[in-house]
Amino acid sequence: MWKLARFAAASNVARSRRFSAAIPGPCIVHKRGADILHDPWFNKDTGFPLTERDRLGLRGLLPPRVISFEQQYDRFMNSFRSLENNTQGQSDKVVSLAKWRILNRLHDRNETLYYRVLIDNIKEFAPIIYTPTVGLVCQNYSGLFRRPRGMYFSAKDKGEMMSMIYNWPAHEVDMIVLTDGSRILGLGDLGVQGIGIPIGKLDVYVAAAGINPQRILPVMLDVGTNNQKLLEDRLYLGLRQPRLEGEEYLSIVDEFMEAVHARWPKAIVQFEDFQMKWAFETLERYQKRFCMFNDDIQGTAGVALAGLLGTVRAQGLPLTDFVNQKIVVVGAGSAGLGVLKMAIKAVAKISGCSDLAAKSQFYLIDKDGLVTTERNNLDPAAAPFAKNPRDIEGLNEGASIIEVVKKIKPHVLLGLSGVGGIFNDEVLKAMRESVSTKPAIFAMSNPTMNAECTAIDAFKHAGEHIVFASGSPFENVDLGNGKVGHVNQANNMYLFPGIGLGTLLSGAHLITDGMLQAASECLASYMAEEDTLSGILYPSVDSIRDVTAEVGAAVLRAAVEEELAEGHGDVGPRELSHMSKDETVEYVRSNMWYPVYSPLVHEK
Ligand SMILES: NC(=O)c1ccc[n+]([C@@H]2O[C@H](COP(=O)([O-])OP(=O)(O)OC[C@H]3O[C@@H](n4cnc5c(N)ncnc54)[C@H](O)[C@@H]3O)[C@@H](O)[C@H]2O)c1
Ligand SMILES: O=C(O)C[C@H](O)C(=O)O
Ligand SMILES: [Mg+2]
Repeated sequence: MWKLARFAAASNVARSRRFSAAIPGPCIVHKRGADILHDPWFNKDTGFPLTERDRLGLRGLLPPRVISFEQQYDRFMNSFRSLENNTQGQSDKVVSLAKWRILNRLHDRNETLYYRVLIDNIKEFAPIIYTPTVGLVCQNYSGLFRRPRGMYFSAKDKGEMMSMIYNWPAHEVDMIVLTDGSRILGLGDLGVQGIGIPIGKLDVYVAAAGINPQRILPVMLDVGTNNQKLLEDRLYLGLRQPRLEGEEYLSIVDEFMEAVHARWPKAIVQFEDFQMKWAFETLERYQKRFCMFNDDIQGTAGVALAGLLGTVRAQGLPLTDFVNQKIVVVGAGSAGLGVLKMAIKAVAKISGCSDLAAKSQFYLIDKDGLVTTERNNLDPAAAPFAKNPRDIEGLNEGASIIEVVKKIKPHVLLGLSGVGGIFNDEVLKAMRESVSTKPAIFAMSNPTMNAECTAIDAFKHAGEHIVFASGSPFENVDLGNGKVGHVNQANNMYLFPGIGLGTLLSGAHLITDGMLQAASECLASYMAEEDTLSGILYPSVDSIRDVTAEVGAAVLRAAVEEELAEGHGDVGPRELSHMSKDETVEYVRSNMWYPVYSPLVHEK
């Protein structure tokens, strides 16, 4: 029974076939006439068939000719290509924003067409709707603002959220991405302008996981900003006050979480781009109460761990050799500490030793250098990873990146610092002395200008045999003589869509470490041996739906194993538990929404 898809699902089918897919089921609409044309969820522009125009009171509101979905698609792509031609020679910023605008206008007008072009061209469009361009959009959001998207809850709404949540027009919401704008990528506090991140992440949810766009909700919690420039900007659209702190802050987040839970008890809330102290505090506070996770801590950790295991395979070594890898992590924030915690757990699991013993191969560096127990005012969150000076002969508290790399000769140098260029020529050259046959450099900070180094510099200075990964996309590097330096994108986008979809379909009311670990292990084993040996650790963004189906199934199965699965829709926990691995993947895949024009049926 569960094999019957609710929506037409198609993955790698030729495009021409996609447009002539089986007739989709009807979609109920409670509006008529011009209201439908102005609602991007239902609007088909000139694509409304004449019979539907009659049924919905649209006759005369559109030019008479009916244009097919395929023609509309081609017309949009042609406009996009002309924009590319017309902006040649202009600055990257101008071109990127122009591309974002044309996509955003389509998003505002016709979601079905928007998501179709996004899904079919995800590799090309991800850098526009997601990192790096989304960072630029957030920086300029107040000026770019035309139409609202998502919901805004501000410090001024205290006491009102339980009723405000009912202002959202959709009856059902599956997936919420929430930010307070306090640490947007590596760009710092952008206040209300950070709403661009939940919007971009949810676009990835639709594209990668096929979450129905009528059931997503981007949310901004505006508790003020400490960004002086924004506070002084006349056009700034957020609260012009310093950020709330302490209990005042937490009471706002509590109220929001309770309001969401009251209206949509099954909705999953992804916390995104919160400054470190609140990222950890809110995760601790809510993870056993609500169905939520923190993507920067937990999603990033899973993606990084998959990459670290990939670097072991890239050296032609068995995974058990992970316990011998020396790994330097630069950045002791929510992302860096999340990665360390998960990687140490993996070492402990593989070697059968304690977490304490598993720590010895990891080195943590923050803005004040190597973190040791001798640090004054050692951050409690970083304390478990601080080195005992006895164990780091030849290195002192606060040692610089270059000192650590020269001394340790690590297998992996991984950056989550948010500081562009700190893996400078000297650091990269020092990685030539790595004890690994394929030293790995992960410059994971976003957006592009905040990456710890560029791909070109990494291959130029650290050597052609390295494995390279970055958080934002870079082009593969031409090494001459027909050789190519492969660029991996180590971004949490490979995991969060599957974590969300797998959890949703499992019906679990919590997201556990076991479910997250299953997601990471699934990604780690996704690539074939010959790919990892040539330095390809992650799949192409083109196959993100396939990756998400596998990751989602792994998460779902972990929820079943932990007896947390309560089922979803008509599919109960018993049916879930009887599905084989392949059947689970197929079940997840068949529940992905795919954009086609459904016949609209009006109901009062
Ligand atoms: N690729 C991904 O999937 C991914 C996921 C999450 C975060 N990130 C990126 O990671 C970066 C950090 O995110 P976060 O949430 O951990 O931020 P954060 O603000 O919590 O932490 C930043 C850390 O970097 C350290 N740091 C600052 N300057 C430094 C320097 N000069 N040398 C060494 N360390 C320095 C700080 O001390 C702090 O420990 C951001 O750029 C973000 O975009 C990438
Ligand atoms: O947003 C991204 O591209 C990844 C990550 O969540 C980040 O904060 O940088
Ligand atoms: Mg993030």
